[in-house]
Amino acid sequence: MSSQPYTAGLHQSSTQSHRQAAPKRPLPQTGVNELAKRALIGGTPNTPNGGATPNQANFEIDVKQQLLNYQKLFDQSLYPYINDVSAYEKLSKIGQGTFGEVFKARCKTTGRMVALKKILMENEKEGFPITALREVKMLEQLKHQNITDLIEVCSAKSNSATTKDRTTFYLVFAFCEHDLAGLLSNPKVRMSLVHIKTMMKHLITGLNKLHRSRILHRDMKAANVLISREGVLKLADFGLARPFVHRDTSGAPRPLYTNRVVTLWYRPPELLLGDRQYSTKIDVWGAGCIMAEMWTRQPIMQGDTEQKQLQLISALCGSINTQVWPNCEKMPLWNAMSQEPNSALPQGKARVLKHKMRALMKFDNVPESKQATDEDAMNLLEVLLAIDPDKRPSADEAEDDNWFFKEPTPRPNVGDLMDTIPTSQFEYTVGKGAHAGRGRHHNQQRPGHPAPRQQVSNAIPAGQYRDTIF
Ligand SMILES: Nc1ncnc2c1ncn2[C@@H]1O[C@H](COP(=O)(O)OP(=O)(O)OP(=O)(O)O)[C@@H](O)[C@H]1O
Repeated sequence: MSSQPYTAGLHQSSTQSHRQAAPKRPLPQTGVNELAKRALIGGTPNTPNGGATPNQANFEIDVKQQLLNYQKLFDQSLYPYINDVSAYEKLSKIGQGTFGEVFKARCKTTGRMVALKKILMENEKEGFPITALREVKMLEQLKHQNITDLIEVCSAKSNSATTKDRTTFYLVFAFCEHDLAGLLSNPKVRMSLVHIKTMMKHLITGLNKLHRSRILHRDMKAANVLISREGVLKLADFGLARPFVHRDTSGAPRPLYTNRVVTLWYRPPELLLGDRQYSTKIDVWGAGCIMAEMWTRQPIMQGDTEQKQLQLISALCGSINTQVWPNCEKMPLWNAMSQEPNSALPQGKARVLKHKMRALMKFDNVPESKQATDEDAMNLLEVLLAIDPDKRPSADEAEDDNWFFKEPTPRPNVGDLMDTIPTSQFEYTVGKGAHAGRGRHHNQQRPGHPAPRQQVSNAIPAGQYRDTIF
């Protein structure tokens, strides 16, 4: 593989005009009016002490009192500008995320199907959780057809004895019938090359929008990719997302980010080596893992510890060393990882990604004997999964890759594929863990949330991983 930054797959006459411009949409009818948003998102509590600088000695008591007042205010409020969740009829529970329940529901007035994501009020005294605020604020900026559509935030008063008069909040999303991990694990779902290319185009376009908006997703995986009934792919789950500072904005020191992000199987080498100044390229690695999974139909590298994950990466993508990644030795965990008795960084491993994928990434719609490998697809995958983050294309570059301009070209949607799947994936997988468990290795920590138990051990529950490269 070339040691140059990514350019190879760039479409020769690559210009903006080649791209399908994202359709200009009128501002959505969110139902959350500006005042309510300010009350919920930008507002400060109107406490008796509001604005006063607390005396140093009483600072803590003051803060506690203010938080209690804030909570009281929250609990007493009726949120006149925020719809009550009773505007929706709950139909079924479709997800038990690590961070709250998700329900399928129908809008009582419009009949529109939605997903209601209950916001876990982990520390109720602090009111609306900061992580949820962050998610709402980012999703407001990210109106795009390939990103999950936040319709509004709803509230509900609790009636249970223990939580009486507590307000619960829900994020209301446009409902998507399927998630990619579910589709890939269903052998009845037959995807052609054009389906895969169309979905990858949507995924990269959504990621490009995200990165142009200066947001890192930080949890790219097939389970967080939703597909609507109309066959349009949407990036979802912004619970771990965060805004980022561009590297070259000023001479200011680059901020340090949380390292423990991205589900282990989709985690790139720089994160596994402890990098805290990572870039958008962490999401690009995830896009590469998802692209390969379109053909392998299961996550391509299923390690159960960081060390094992690094070993699996080396076995598939070749040894990690300064020849392929000049700065790798400067990574915080380089020494620790290479000094492991059974080294997490084995040397002398050849890159076999193309070799492994060659037999799978074939053109279709021709007799089997005449099927050739789609070299352009392989070339794109090869760079998305470059060991050196600087050699991975940006989402913008990847969107202009040759592959997307060669026959069969991507279509506006994969509606025809959706027509072959009669019921919503969620309806037969919820509760069984197929949709909820696959690839969902949450050993990352959400900012502001205490680490759930499995995050500490790094263990994937028995039976959920195979120690394999696809
Ligand atoms: N728009 C949607 N349409 C249909 N289902 C959805 C939608 N959004 C979320 N879900 C379902 O709810 C699940 C959890 O949602 P989400 O991933 O946003 O929350 P989370 O708490 O971060 O969950 P997880 O721990 O599974 O990542 C999803 O995996 C999916 O099954």
